[in-house]
Amino acid sequence: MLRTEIDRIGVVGAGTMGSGIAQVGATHSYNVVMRDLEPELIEDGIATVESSLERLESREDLEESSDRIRDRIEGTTAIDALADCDLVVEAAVESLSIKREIFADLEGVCGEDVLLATNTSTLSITSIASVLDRPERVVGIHFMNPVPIMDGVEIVVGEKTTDEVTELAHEVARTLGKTTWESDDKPGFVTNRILMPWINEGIRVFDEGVATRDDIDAGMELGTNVPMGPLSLADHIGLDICLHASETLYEELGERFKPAYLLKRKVEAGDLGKKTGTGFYDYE
Ligand SMILES: NC(=O)c1ccc[n+]([C@@H]2O[C@H](COP(=O)([O-])OP(=O)(O)OC[C@H]3O[C@@H](n4cnc5c(N)ncnc54)[C@H](O)[C@@H]3O)[C@@H](O)[C@H]2O)c1
Repeated sequence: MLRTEIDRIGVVGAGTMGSGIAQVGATHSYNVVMRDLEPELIEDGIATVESSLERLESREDLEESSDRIRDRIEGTTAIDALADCDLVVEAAVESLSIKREIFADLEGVCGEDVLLATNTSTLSITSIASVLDRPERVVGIHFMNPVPIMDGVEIVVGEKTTDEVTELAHEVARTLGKTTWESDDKPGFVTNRILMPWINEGIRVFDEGVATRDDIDAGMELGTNVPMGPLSLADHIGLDICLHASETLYEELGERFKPAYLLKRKVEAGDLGKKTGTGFYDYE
């Protein structure tokens, strides 16, 4: 039987996504236990949550005080602290070996009836779950960045994931105020499978001099009604993240997913987009 009464959510990883998931969980009245490897990483994650909540509070976008929401989040470096959680979402680094180790640890620590989710962008749910005795309770709950702002969540169904687990994943995401869609466990799922070639083509179009950077983004924004063109979106996501996702798709699906040469060169130069101050655009 799957545990469907959820009060305490475990989050593995206190980085960009983990801290966002913790914030959204606490905002929707869940108690959250957020685990990372070092106390400083937890402190950084909590600081990110605090400043985001304060911003929302100043805009009167919160239904309770930011302090009260923040107090529902407990930070820890101990995997055992996840033992009381009713559901766990893993949002650690995008590495199959690390995720497999984390899920093996979670299987040892969490109750047998607890749903275990991964926030992976491109890795196979089935491969991650393959190291477990009970892979049927593993599902993808793929939040979008920034988690507190983005309305959508992709639910990814592994080869062994049961219908009950999939349904609970949709339901929990909905209680977090999100709208869900579902994807089979095929490389890149729906979003990254379509998004990454689009971004790479935008970069190739720029590299080949078809149009200027601004005209490529304007063309796509005004011509297809997307909120951000491919070059500004790549900068926003992080060029290293785009490259990593594109390489996984290329390995799995072949030539048509080959990363753009200029994407690789910019990552090698350390120009990763907004987070480093330079990508296709310069940032203050
Ligand atoms: N950033 C995005 O735009 C985005 C969007 C959707 C999904 N994702 C996915 O979410 C996951 C996390 O991405 P991120 O951008 O938050 O990465 P990040 O680098 O910001 O954070 C990852 C965190 O995981 C921690 N970590 C590593 N091993 C750990 C372990 N064994 N136990 C606990 N914590 C551990 C790291 O110390 C780090 O703090 C990845 O799988 C990524 O593909 C990212």
